[in-house]
Amino acid sequence: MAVYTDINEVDLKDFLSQYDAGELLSYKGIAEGVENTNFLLHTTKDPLILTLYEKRVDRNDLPFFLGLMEHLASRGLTCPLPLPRKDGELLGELSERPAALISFLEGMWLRKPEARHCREVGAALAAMHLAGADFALKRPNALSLEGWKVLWEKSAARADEVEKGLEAEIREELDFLAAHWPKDLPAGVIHADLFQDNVFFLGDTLSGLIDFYFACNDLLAYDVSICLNAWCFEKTGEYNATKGMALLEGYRSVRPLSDAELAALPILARGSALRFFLTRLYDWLTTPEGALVVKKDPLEYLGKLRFHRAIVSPGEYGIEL
Ligand SMILES: Nc1ncnc2c1ncn2[C@@H]1O[C@H](COP(=O)(O)OP(=O)(O)O)[C@@H](O)[C@H]1O
Ligand SMILES: N[C@@H](CCOP(=O)(O)O)C(=O)O
Repeated sequence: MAVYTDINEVDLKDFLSQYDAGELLSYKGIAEGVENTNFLLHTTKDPLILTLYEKRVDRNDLPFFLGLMEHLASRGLTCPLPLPRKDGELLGELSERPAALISFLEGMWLRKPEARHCREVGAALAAMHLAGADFALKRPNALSLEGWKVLWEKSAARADEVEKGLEAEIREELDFLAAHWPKDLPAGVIHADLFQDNVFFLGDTLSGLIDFYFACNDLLAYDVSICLNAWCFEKTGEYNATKGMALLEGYRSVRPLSDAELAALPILARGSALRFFLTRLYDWLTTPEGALVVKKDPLEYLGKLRFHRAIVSPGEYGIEL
């Protein structure tokens, strides 16, 4: 459960009075999510999501995230739209946390997506990449090679508690990725966390993307690799090439992938698997028992990393080369 910060109706009404959001009818905490505290608000106007930004979000990044949502929505992408305050600011403060109101998006996220859903996700990711091309603000990816090293140094000493031999394996992996990471591929604004819980569907139709709080500037094909990892493996750990093919076809139907991007997919997928392995490992080792958040399994991503390490040709992802 991710409600890290509590609020009360008196402070909330005061906060809402700074917006043209109607009168508060009710609010409730949202259990899902990992990073921030979210509440669903019902008012005399439209329903809204109230997000309180927690300690892992740098306040200086908030104009990028909120500005990006505004920008993408203005380019026709369905994503939450931040509601400006009466003074025009997108960001306020509640319970001593930076806070924003964003529009409520209808839909649900899929626990058991099929290949046709993966196709839609691929197409939506490519549409986001195109829509973000002229976004003026920049945010380097804090969770790329340098950030991975920093995270790893915080967990390395205890890694073998999770699996014997892990310390040496991950050290070698980091060295390999640092030596071979691609540099000259097309870059732009990426979502960087487009997992199932961040994509809403109404029936079988994709209805919108949420949670832009890891968005940044990085290689576009790296974002594709994040989606391959998040959407195209079965719970048993096997890669599903039919889903992979569908996701990549969906993407390429909107934005073609160059030969160089396709050739780089195995290494990018190793990097993105490592990225989620490292954040999960850190949380696994540091989140106190009883904390109101569901810890995600780092070993799921270790398995994916090992799968990509064994890939000989990107054709194995289900791509028609
Ligand atoms: N704009 C929105 N519309 C509808 N539901 C939302 C919206 N934003 C967040 N949610 C709900 O809140 C949950 C957590 O949001 P998310 O942004 O993923 O949090 P976190 O950044 O903490 O992971 C989502 O799974 C969804 O149920
Ligand atoms: N998607 C990440 C964790 C971040 O969670 P989210 O709720 O912000 O999508 C993972 O699975 O490790």
